[in-house]
Amino acid sequence: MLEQIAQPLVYAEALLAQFTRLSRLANADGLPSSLVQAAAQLSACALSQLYLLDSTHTCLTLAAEWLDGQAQPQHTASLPSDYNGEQLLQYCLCQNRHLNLANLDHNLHETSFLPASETPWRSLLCLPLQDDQGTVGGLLLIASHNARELEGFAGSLASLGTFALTQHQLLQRLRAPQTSAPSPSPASMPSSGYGLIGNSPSMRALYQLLGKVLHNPVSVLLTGETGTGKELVARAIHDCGFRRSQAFIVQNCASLPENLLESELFGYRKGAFTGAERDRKGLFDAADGGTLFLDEIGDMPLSLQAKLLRVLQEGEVRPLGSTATHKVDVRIIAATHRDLRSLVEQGRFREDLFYRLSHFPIELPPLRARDEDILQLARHFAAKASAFLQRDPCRWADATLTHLASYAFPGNVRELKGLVERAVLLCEGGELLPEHFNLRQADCQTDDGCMNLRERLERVERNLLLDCLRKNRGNQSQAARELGLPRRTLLYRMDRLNISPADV
Ligand SMILES: Nc1ncnc2c1ncn2[C@@H]1O[C@H](COP(=O)(O)OP(=O)(O)OP(=O)(O)O)[C@@H](O)[C@H]1O
Repeated sequence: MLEQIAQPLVYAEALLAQFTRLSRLANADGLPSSLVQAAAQLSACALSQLYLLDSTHTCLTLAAEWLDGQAQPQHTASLPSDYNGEQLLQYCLCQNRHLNLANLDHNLHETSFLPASETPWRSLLCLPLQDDQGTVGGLLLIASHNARELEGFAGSLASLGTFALTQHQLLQRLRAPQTSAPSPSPASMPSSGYGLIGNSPSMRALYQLLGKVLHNPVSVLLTGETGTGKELVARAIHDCGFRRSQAFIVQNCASLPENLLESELFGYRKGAFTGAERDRKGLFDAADGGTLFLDEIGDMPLSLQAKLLRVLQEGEVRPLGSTATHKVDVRIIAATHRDLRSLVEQGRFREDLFYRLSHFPIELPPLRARDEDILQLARHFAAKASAFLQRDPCRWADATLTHLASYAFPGNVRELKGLVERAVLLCEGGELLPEHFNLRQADCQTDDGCMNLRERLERVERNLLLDCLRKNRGNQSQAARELGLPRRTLLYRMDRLNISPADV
C-alpha cells in the first residue's frame, strides 16, 4: 500500500497516529474536520475536502474543508449527486473508483468545486469512501498547487477515510436516542428505506442490495410474486440514483402485441409500415439518460429479446424501417413474477439475455415472509388513504391490530393495501375496527400448519410489540406506557420474543 511513498516507515507511523487520534474522538461533529486535517497533513497537500452523501443518496454535501493549514467555515450548500457540472465527483461516486489527476493543466474535467485560489490547483486525488453498509457514503479529496503524483496516498487515505466515516455514523447513532423525538403521528410515520415501508430482516437485506446498485449502472432484474413491490423498487432505484433528474419510463411487455411493442420500444421511421406517416421516437429514446422499467419481461417475444440484448450490449437502438442505429444511454430495470430460468429451459426466453439481465438479481420477499411489516404497512396505507380523502388520520383499535397481525397474508402487499383502503372508506367514527376489514376468518387461523397455538400467539404478540416500539421510535419507556406494561416486563417480553433494538 505504501510502496509509492517516499519514506514509508515515517508515513506509516504518522498514519497510525492519525488512526489513533480519530478513534479517540467522542464527538461526531469533530470527525469530518479532523479527517480533512489528517489527509492534508499526511499528503502535504494544501487542500483536503470531505463530501458526504445523504441518506437518500441524492445530495452531496461538503462536510469539511482544510485549506492552507486551516479548517474552513462549514458550507451549508449541498450539491445534488446527479448534477451535471461536477463530472469528476460524480464519476468517483458512481463508479466507486478513485481518480488521480497528476497534472490538472491538461485536464478536461470541470473542477469548479475546488476553492478559488491565486495559484492554480495542479493535481488532485479523489477517493470514494464506503459507509458501514459497504456502499459509497462520501468522497475524500486532496489537491495540490504542484503537479504531483498523488496515487501513492490512495490506499491509505481511503482506509483512513472509510474508518472515519464509519466512526462518524456510529457516533451519530449513539447520540440519536438521547434527543427526545416526539412520538410520530401515523401520518408522519417515517418510511424505512428508499421510500419503501418495512423493517423486517428480509427488507433490510433488500435495502442493502439497493444501496449497491443506486450509483452503479448495472441492469437489475427484479423477481418476486405479483404485488410485492417490484415497480416501487424500480422507482426507488431511479429516484435515489444519479439518473433521478432524467425520465423514468415504464413499459409492460405483456400488455401489447409484438409489433406494437417493438415500435413502442424502438420507434420507427416514416413509411416503416402502413400508417407510419412520420418518424416516431421509441421509449429507449424517451428514457435516454434515465431508466426504462420493463415489467413482465418474461412475456417479451423472442424476436424482441434479441433486439433488447443488442441495446444492453452495444447501447444501440435501430428504429423500425431504419438501416442506421444510434446510441442511447438507458439503465434497464426488468421485472418478472415468472421463473425466467425455467422459461430459458423451455426455449421461451433467450439464455444470453437471461444472463445479461441477471447480473444483479433482486428477489422481493412475499408478505408472508415478513409478517412483522404488516402493521407498519397497514398504518402507512391508512395514513395515505386518509390524506387522499382529506380526512383526519384514523385511530387503530387494539382489537384491529391484533386481528391484522394474526391474519396470514399470502404474498401480496397490494392485497393489504386494498383491504386497508376499503377499511378507511368504511370507517366513520375515526377508529378502524376489525369489522372494517374483510379478512377471511379461515386465513386468520390456518396460517402455517406447522405452528401450534402458543407459537401463533407469540407471533401475534411479537408483531404488536414491534409495531408499538416502532411507533414510539424505539423508546421503550413510552412503548411500555402505551401498552400498559411495566418497562421491565416489556424488556423481558422483548427478550423472550427475540426482539432486538435493531429490529425496530
Ligand atoms: N414495501 C412497500 N412499501 C410501500 N408500499 C408498497 C411496498 N411494496 C408494495 N407496495 C405497494 O403495493 C402495491 C403493489 O406494488 P407494485 O405495483 O410495485 O408490485 P409489483 O410487484 O410490481 O406487482 P406486479 O407484479 O403485479 O406488477 C403498490 O401500490 C405499492 O405502492
